[in-house]
Amino acid sequence: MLYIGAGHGTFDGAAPLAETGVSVGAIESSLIGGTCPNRGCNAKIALDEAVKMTREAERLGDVLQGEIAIDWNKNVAHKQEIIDPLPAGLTKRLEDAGAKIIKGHASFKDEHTVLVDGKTEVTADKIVISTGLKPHRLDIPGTELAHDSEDFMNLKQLPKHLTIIGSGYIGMEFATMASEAGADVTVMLHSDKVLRDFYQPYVEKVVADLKQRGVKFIKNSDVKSFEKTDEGYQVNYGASKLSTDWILDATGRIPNVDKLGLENVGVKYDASGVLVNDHLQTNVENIYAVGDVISSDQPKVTPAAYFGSKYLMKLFSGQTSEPIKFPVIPKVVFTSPRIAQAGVSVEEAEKKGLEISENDLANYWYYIVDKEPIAASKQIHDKDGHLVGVTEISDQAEDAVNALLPAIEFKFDREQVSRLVGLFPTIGYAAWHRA
Ligand SMILES: Cc1cc2nc3c(=O)[nH]c(=O)nc-3n(C[C@H](O)[C@H](O)[C@H](O)COP(=O)(O)OP(=O)(O)OC[C@H]3O[C@@H](n4cnc5c(N)ncnc54)[C@H](O)[C@@H]3O)c2cc1C
Ligand SMILES: NC(=O)c1ccc[n+]([C@@H]2O[C@H](COP(=O)([O-])OP(=O)(O)OC[C@H]3O[C@@H](n4cnc5c(N)ncnc54)[C@H](O)[C@@H]3O)[C@@H](O)[C@H]2O)c1
Repeated sequence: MLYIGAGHGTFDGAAPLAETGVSVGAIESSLIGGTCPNRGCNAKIALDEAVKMTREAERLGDVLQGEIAIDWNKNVAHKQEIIDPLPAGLTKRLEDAGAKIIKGHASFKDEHTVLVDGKTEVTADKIVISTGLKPHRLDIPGTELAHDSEDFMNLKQLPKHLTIIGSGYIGMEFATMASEAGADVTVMLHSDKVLRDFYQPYVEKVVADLKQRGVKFIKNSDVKSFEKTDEGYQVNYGASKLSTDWILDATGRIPNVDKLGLENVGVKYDASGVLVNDHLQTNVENIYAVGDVISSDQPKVTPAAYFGSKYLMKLFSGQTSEPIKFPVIPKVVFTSPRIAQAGVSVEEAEKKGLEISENDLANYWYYIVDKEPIAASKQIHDKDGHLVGVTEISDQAEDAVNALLPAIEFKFDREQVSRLVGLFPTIGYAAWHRA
């Protein structure tokens, strides 16, 4: 079994697969572990820790004495200390399991042969495309003057003024971090919607809070070009211009399918990724695809890559021949407060006429402990009383939604939920209490 790429789509399943005795190889052109540990989730959450602390300190007011502020340079050093050991740890995990790691860029020569760096041939019965996404770059004059999320997380010095193009996950998480660390931030929207995949009344609360903290939002910005100036940079948009010190292009991520030689084997793909069937198999029988690179209606997040990788492990080791059935894949945007969601969304529930219960959590005693001003959730039940969805906005929304996942995935009814009594006092208890 040969995997191309060594991110979550690969290592979560490849290591246990190798342990079953199957011969496993993985070709990786960059850091083992891929995006999530090295330049995505783990890196971002390490930087965010200080943001979470300053926000909590702000809320607790004079309970805490002394000024608390983020030292950006030290925060980046902290992040680096956390993530530096990850590639070696994951390499060891794969190699200890018996997998072989090959460093280099892979491209298909034929259905069973991959060329590493255009030279060395590696052959395999089955090949898995697990190459993830790469940053989309605006096709406008001066695009090379903008940076991506990885560049931002490696900045030794925080720019005085930061312009972020795009208001999706990266745009909003990075606007939160940069603003809290002291940068003057402008977010330029493509349309008039921020975080279009999340419940808009909650998104509006996050935006209102950021605005109050000085973050500027420019709707329907129609960004036309970037220019270098004597003082820094200029963003030309609509009929206006904006001076800035640094530009983050956060306009999305696109499938890593170019320079992969897919044309040599005829694997089909579209703008959102490699086309696969319900066994994660491409149109070429022995070639599979997994993780962010697949065209799928699942969110392009680590839990989906992890589950796909585990599924392929079971398929390739003969533990299943069933089609993949994704569980409820939760999603969260790590703004402050966060918005987390799992199962049926509020919008879907409204359309289907399901029961939606609303909780004003800012008045719930556990959220009062750390004085959260913005905290609310909506829980959705089907007509038989099963919890089928939850959306929460709060500083602990990810933990509240995680706590409720089993009920949503396994369709617990109210009687079953009533038997789940969590540790007290915790956010999990608070979430179950209302389920
Ligand atoms: C800034 C940022 C923050 C994120 N935060 C979160 C978060 O908080 N929570 C969450 O769930 N998700 C988050 N994500 C998404 C998450 O990182 C991805 O869903 C996850 O990494 C997908 O794993 P993957 O294995 O499919 O792809 P990747 O991790 O991208 O791995 C693909 C690998 O393939 C390699 N590769 C590509 N082409 C070739 C080739 N031709 N030859 C050899 N190797 C190749 C790449 O170098 C890469 O290492 C974040 C993403 C970003 C960018
Ligand atoms: N917490 C998380 O799970 C997390 C965090 C970060 C990233 N990610 C993943 O990383 C990927 C990329 O994130 P992202 O934020 O770059 O993508 P995204 O798709 O979430 O957001 C892209 C944004 O760019 C905007 N845009 C597109 N073209 C534009 C233009 N010409 N001008 C202005 N705005 C424009 C879009 O309207 C959208 O708001 C996603 O797949 C996401 O799942 C996940």
